[in-house]
Amino acid sequence: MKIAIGNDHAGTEYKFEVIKLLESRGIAVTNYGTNENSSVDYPDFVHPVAQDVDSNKVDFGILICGSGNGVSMTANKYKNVRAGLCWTKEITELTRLHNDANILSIPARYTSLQQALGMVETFLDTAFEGGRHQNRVDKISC
Ligand SMILES: O=C(CO)[C@H](O)[C@H](O)[C@H](O)COP(=O)(O)O
Repeated sequence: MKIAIGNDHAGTEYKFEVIKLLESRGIAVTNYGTNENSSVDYPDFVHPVAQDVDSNKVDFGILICGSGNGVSMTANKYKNVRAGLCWTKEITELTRLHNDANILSIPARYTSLQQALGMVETFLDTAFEGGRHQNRVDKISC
């Protein structure tokens, strides 16, 4: 499995912990940064992740910022991207089960690190349910 990850300065600390988790599961990770705590513009670090997911260069993406909104808004501009903004494991499970999300957006300033890592595991361990949900997912892309 291959995953691309990106974040702004609000997500740097969590990003490094998420990479440790992913690598412990034998997942190949492409880290598009930022790797610093100094202020940056989140779109600069979302676009490469979204492009990789959109082109099927990777299986999934993970994006981290303060609220999760900015990275989600940016990533969802891409036709084949379905970025789910999640703040609990239950919501994360649903965005995979029902929406076939291929990017997990994490609000680092509003979730604990433990929650965030649990969400990553849930995201990776939950398969899309298909069925009635496939018709809906197919209608997302204009
Ligand atoms: O895009 C966002 C807001 O929806 C993210 O939360 C950013 O991390 C946030 O805007 C950064 O804010 P800062 O005051 O520049 O650290």
